[in-house]
Amino acid sequence: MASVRAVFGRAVAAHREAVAQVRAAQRDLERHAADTGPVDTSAVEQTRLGQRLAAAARALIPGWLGTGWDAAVLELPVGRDAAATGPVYVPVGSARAGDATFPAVVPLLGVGHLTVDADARRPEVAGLVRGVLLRLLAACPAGLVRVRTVDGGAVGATFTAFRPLVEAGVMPEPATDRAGFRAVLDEAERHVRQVQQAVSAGRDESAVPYLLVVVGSLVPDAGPELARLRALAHAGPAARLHLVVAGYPPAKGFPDPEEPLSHAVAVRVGERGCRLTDPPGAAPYSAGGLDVPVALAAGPPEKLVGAVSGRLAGALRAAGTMTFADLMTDRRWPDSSEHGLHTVVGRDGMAPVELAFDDATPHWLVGGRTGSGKTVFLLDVLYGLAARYSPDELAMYLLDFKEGVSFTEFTPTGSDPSWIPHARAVGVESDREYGVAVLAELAAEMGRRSVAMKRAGVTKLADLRSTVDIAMPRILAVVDEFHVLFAGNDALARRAAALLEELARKGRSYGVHLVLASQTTSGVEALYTKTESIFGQFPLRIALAGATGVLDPLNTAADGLPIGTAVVNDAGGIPGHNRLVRFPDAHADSARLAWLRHELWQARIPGSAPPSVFAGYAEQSLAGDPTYRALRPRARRLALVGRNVDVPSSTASFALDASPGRHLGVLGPSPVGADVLAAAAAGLAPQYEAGAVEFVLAPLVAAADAVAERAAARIAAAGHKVSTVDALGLRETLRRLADGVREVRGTPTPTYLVVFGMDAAGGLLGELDAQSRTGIDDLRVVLRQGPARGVHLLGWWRGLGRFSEDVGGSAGREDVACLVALNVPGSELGMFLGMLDLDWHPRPNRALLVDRHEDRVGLIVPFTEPRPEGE
Ligand SMILES: Nc1ncnc2c1ncn2[C@@H]1O[C@H](COP(=O)(O)OP(=O)(O)OP(=O)(O)O)[C@@H](O)[C@H]1O
Repeated sequence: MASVRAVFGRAVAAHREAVAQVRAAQRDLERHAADTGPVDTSAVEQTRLGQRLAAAARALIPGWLGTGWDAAVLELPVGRDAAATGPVYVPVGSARAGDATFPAVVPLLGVGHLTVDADARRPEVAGLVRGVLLRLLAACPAGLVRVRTVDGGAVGATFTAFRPLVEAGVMPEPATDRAGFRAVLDEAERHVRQVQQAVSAGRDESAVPYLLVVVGSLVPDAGPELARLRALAHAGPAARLHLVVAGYPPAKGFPDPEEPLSHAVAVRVGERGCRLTDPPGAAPYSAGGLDVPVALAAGPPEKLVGAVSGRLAGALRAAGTMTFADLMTDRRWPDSSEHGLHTVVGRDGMAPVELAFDDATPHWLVGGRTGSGKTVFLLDVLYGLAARYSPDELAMYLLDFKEGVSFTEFTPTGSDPSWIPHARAVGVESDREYGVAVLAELAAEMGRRSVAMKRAGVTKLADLRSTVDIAMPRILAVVDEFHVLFAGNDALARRAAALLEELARKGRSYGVHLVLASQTTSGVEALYTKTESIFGQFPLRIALAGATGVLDPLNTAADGLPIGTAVVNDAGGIPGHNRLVRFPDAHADSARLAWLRHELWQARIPGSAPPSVFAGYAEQSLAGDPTYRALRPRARRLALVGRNVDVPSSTASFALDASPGRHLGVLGPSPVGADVLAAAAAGLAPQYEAGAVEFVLAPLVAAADAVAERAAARIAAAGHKVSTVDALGLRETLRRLADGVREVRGTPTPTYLVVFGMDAAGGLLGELDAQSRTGIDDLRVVLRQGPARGVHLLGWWRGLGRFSEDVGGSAGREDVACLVALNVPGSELGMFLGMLDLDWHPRPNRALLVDRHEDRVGLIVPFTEPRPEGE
């Protein structure tokens, strides 16, 4: 195309020469006014010059750019006559030199704008506008130009023939009123900013499609908008924005009507032909515009425009079928996240749509009914980002609250050891508590970042990263079905709302970005009602099929959306700011997905850890616990009871030290109680040197027999003495231990008394013995004095009432300070513990851990034992 520019330059020079010659000829004519003889020489020369101009101009407008409007035009191939780097010229009419006619061409894409001082209500101007638009659409490769049209004076009629392109989603309906015009200007301004940012970040701006705004006629009352139009004209060519404005300057009733648009060739329509001002740049037509009148070119017949638009729409639809590969980059991890995160999410018409997490759109809100492709859209975004930014630039926290497998592919699985190295924590079928733990972790990270920023004297991540050599990735937290966080309207919901609010408000500065997704209106409404003040922090709205509540109630753009499409709105969902985006089905290309995941995994920093994974449905066992597997003899012994519902899924344990009351009580009728107790006992065994501790197991209920037997075997394998007793044996053991701790009969060996179904011995322990002591008396001695002598009780009570009686009611509740509550109603437990605000709703595979001494209450996944077949 550079050679075309050179050709144009030569053509202009030739034109100037022609004009000079015409003037010289005119002077000759005047000087020899009396001479009636013909001036053949100059006429021939003019014709020759005209012919040269015609040849030069035609070279600038190959194929569709210069074609006539006969039926043969339909045979021309589309998308071949213009390049992404410009310049692209279009003819506006023809001029004469001598007997020759030559096209008057103006540079548009890559160079400047075009204005016509009459609007498209005049048929010849409408023809010009339609012709220019059709030429550019047909000449440019698919996706190179995005078009927005305005036609206030003719209610869009100027562009009616382009209807097939509107229906194909390639260009929206023309804006016909002031609000619509403003929305077009908003979009153009965003486009300019986006390109300016790309340029300042050193990215190749020619990858961004041109935005072409074509105004057939201005909207009435567009006074203040004209100043914006002029500013856009000024900034446009450097930012791939070009304007074709008919009816500019407006005749009257507008402020500063005469001020021309910068970088524009202005066409002045007159009685005897039109006049053109000089094009922008270094090659003017002459000293003051094109010196010869131009006859405006006839426009393409409406039928032809319709036929070509239909053909273009069909081709664009076919070529526009996106695959996952279209979202990827040629190279792995090319980008820096210093100023934000960008990724291509799909296409608007043929143009790739890039969305960002940056100062303008720090957080996104995504909605769509179930099955709308929400998961697929999120995967497109996450993989797109993971391919562009290294784990040093981007960290991901992925939370899903629904049943399903949305984010499992980011984690290692039994069949595939790879993971996405950006993923730090992944929650699948998460509990609300896990969600809150992740949000709290992110809030804590913001706190750490704020300290670093204060120290460096800056207020934004970008400034910190540009001043200090520090690895501080942007963090993206995706919360799918986030409304679950608010279910319950309880303390947890309030905490979730407060954390989300904090993250949304401050995240922009600290490089923490949120994507909240929901399939229900109520989900989105919950965010309004819970945290109304943060909604403004989510300017970017993405509405998929069936989305409600994501866009403004007056914005119906997402009604009837097909699967695979989304309305993207970066103005908080208000009408007039929509972009229709088609996104690919990541799952349809599972081989490429798997390949990408492996490639990213291979490229991870050696030794980097896989994400911590919380799978809500997964059971946890002692044997699979990393803390248990690493246990060695140690002084500070821990009873391991499960995994905390926290970000690292840490091991849930109690320190069994020498303080009174350091005993474990497992409460509730669930047979999981036996498992928890067995795990606690077996987990203590490796913490002692072989033979240094004794275990007495009392399986008093049938449900515990097999479990106790396996625990005994594990303890014995660790080299410790282990015995199994019945209820009578338990009574005897309690007497022995009570005597021992009272030093009635010497110091006892450290002993764990493990009672499965303590309540089953209730009657027996209540009986008086020969020394007028009951088993309960001995039990209480052991509870209070045992720990100092290395004696601890691990007990499972199936009923809270019996437990309460055994420890002596609320007076003795500190005597068994370590509790694991299973299916015990929260209200009863709260009453017993004197914690009236206790929030516990029993559910399968969960337990509540309470440490009275450490003031610790938390949700855990209790250890269960995989049951051998048939048990
Ligand atoms: N861009 C697309 N093109 C074609 N099919 C798609 C596209 N996106 C999603 N689908 C298909 O739509 C179906 C639903 O997708 P997806 O699982 O992402 O929906 P969802 O909204 O997350 O649903 P749910 O909330 O029930 O999990 C899938 O079968 C998927 O293959």
